[in-house]
Amino acid sequence: MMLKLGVPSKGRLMEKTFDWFGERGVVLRKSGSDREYAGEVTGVDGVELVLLSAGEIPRELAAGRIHLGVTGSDLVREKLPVWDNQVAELALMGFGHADLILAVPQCWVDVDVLDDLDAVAAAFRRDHGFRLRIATKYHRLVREFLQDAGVADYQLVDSQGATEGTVKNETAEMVADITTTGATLLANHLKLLQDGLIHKSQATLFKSRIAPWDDQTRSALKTLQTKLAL
Ligand SMILES: Nc1ncnc2c1ncn2[C@@H]1O[C@H](COP(=O)(O)OP(=O)(O)OP(=O)(O)O)[C@@H](O)[C@H]1O
Ligand SMILES: O=P(O)(O)OC[C@H]1O[C@H](OP(=O)(O)OP(=O)(O)O)[C@H](O)[C@@H]1O
Repeated sequence: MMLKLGVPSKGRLMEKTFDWFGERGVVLRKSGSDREYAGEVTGVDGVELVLLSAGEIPRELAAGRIHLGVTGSDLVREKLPVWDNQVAELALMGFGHADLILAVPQCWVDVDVLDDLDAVAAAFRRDHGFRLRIATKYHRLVREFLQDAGVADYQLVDSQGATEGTVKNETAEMVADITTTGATLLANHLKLLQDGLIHKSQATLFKSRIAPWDDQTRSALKTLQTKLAL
């Protein structure tokens, strides 16, 4: 059996993943036309390239349909309930950095840390008759973080994109989203909670603990690990 390596199929994550492997002597490339999601690997035998959406790679690893996969550590933690039972981290790849954070409107001058938020959330519920709304696509990570922080009076509203806009649009009071430069938060008059860093994400090479590892795939992994100096 071939070792299946899942890699993001487009954008910066794909390009930087190709660069990262290329610098280590493993050449990944898209075959066929630009729009065709087929790929090839040279520089190591027994490895097949599978081009997938970054968001689907955690599920494919957990289902054992790919042996290795590159995606953001945030997506693996969000999408897999007990992620470290299902996958193992082989390498932090040093790109795709993004911080998953909690942010509130800049005009909330009394709210700078989670303790302040707890007080405001309780008051909000009393005053409005519903719980303060946090827009996010990272439901699991936000719930776990706020539970550990002892904040309970809130509700999550799902936002799959343009999350920072939900406050202006009055569909949420605050957001939990990823930020890199902070420009989007600033442009939408939001500020970070000082202790509101939920996860520091970066592109990571994961190994599936579920995939069917046979002699051939184990041997391909060994060769790959030597080449990649893991
Ligand atoms: N500035 C950024 N904006 C969005 N994602 C970023 C950024 N920087 C790093 N990332 C990371 O990229 C990954 C998301 O990539 P991408 O949006 O391609 O995934 P996807 O959900 O599969 O997208 P799509 O559904 O459009 O294919 C996450 O791990 C995220 O942390
Ligand atoms: O801190 P910054 O450098 O401003 O980057 C952060 C923004 O980038 C991402 O959005 P993206 O443009 O990928 O679109 P999305 O909101 O549809 O996910 C993310 O969701 C933030 O909105």
